[in-house]
Amino acid sequence: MSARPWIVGLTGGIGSGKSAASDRFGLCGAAVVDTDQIARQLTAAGGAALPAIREHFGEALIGADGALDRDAMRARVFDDPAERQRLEAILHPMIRAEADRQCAAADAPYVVLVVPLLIESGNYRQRCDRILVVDCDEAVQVARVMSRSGLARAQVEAIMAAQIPRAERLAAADDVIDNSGDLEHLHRQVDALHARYCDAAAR
Ligand SMILES: CC(C)(COP(=O)(O)OP(=O)(O)OC[C@H]1O[C@@H](n2cnc3c(N)ncnc32)[C@H](O)[C@@H]1O)[C@@H](O)C(=O)NCCC(=O)NCCS
Ligand SMILES: Nc1ncnc2c1ncn2[C@@H]1O[C@H](COP(=O)(O)OP(=O)(O)OP(=O)(O)O)[C@@H](O)[C@H]1O
Repeated sequence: MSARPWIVGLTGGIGSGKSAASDRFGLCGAAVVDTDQIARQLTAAGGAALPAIREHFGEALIGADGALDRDAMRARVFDDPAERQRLEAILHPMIRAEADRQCAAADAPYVVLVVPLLIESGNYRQRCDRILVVDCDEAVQVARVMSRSGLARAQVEAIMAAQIPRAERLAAADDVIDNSGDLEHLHRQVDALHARYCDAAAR
């Protein structure tokens, strides 16, 4: 265990394949810290972020099961930047604290820190030894998200509009995974990067 692990920041637009890539890094033996998963834990029934969300957004955003109503919140924040900032102001400091805790507790050659807004927020960049972008055509992103979640095209496009443009994300990358092919193509790229990252982390 190390208090200052070697960290790869993994990012990409919605549906680009961050989870598919980080699952493979996990299988290879990296520790995976996923800020989307942390956000879900914070907003599950009994989650630490719910009191502040209830206070700022009202009871209507909490479902009958006591968890955040994700459909209602998605509709609210991706149509309204000010509302999105209010939600982020509640969640991002809590996500960051838990991500730091998990990184420090990691027991692996290195950590893959999955952050959808890695480039946008600037909060995590200085913690990362390397920035890895998972990339594919925007049309492929939209199609994959629609078929995974049943969201309408306009909803996916509204989320993409809240994210940095593809070219700017790619310009910030040290490494890029091209996820426009099949999963085997993705896995081969992850396996090659894993070998490089193990070497770099051991130096
Ligand atoms: C609005 C919420 C409830 C919608 O939930 P939903 O289940 O539809 O999405 P999920 O959490 O699985 O996120 C899926 C993807 O949406 C995109 N996304 C999520 N939050 C944001 C955001 N604030 N800005 C831009 N894109 C975002 C990312 O690509 C993410 O990978 C949820 O996304 C949320 O709580 N967002 C705020 C927290 C946040 O900023 N998370 C990003 C990780 S730091
Ligand atoms: N190379 C691929 N070939 C086919 N399907 C893929 C490929 N990569 C990912 N997918 C599928 O596309 C969808 C989006 O992938 P994934 O969930 O990994 O993306 P993500 O970037 O984590 O998404 P989000 O931004 O919503 O968290 C999933 O249903 C996944 O199974």
